[in-house]
Amino acid sequence: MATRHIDSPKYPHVVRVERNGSHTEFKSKLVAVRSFAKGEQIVAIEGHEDAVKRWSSVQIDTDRHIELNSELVFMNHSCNPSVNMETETMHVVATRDLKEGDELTFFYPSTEWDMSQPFACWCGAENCIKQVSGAKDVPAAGLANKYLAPHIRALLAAREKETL
Ligand SMILES: C[S@@+](CC[C@H](N)C(=O)[O-])C[C@H]1O[C@@H](n2cnc3c(N)ncnc32)[C@H](O)[C@@H]1O
Repeated sequence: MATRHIDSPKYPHVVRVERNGSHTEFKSKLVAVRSFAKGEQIVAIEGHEDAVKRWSSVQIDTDRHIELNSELVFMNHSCNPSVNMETETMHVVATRDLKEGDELTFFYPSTEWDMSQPFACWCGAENCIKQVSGAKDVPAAGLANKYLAPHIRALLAAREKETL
């Protein structure tokens, strides 16, 4: 993985990066600098489109990935996420009321179909999927009651159709 260096914070009015551990441990995180109400749009999802998917990119359509190139790249995965990466509106949206200092996490398989760098999940949520490698590998129960981006829903439907 490349070193995670952000030139200057783009969204200091809403988030800050909390650096933890060495740069090879990937334990840093993104936290809210103020409170947000459930359903509130926290910040727009912006980035440059890149044909290549990486650990730092977000999938926004079946064949489109963007590099965030901002502190949003420090957002960790959780199986009980505090935000959704809503690709319909291209906004990060709070899934529950958040207060200053709360970690912003999203459910990576909600946008990623097949991740370039899978990992074992540390979130410890009751419904933890354990291995995070993209929606293609998550059993249906792990996706139940989750926000899923339209392209993930489309890919799941296409796969189901193939197996019929
Ligand atoms: C986009 S980065 C997120 C920020 C990262 N924590 C850092 O310090 O740079 C994604 C990487 O963070 C780590 N990560 C994120 N969420 C995780 C989780 N729930 N369990 C284990 N590792 C996680 C993995 O190494 C993953 O490839």
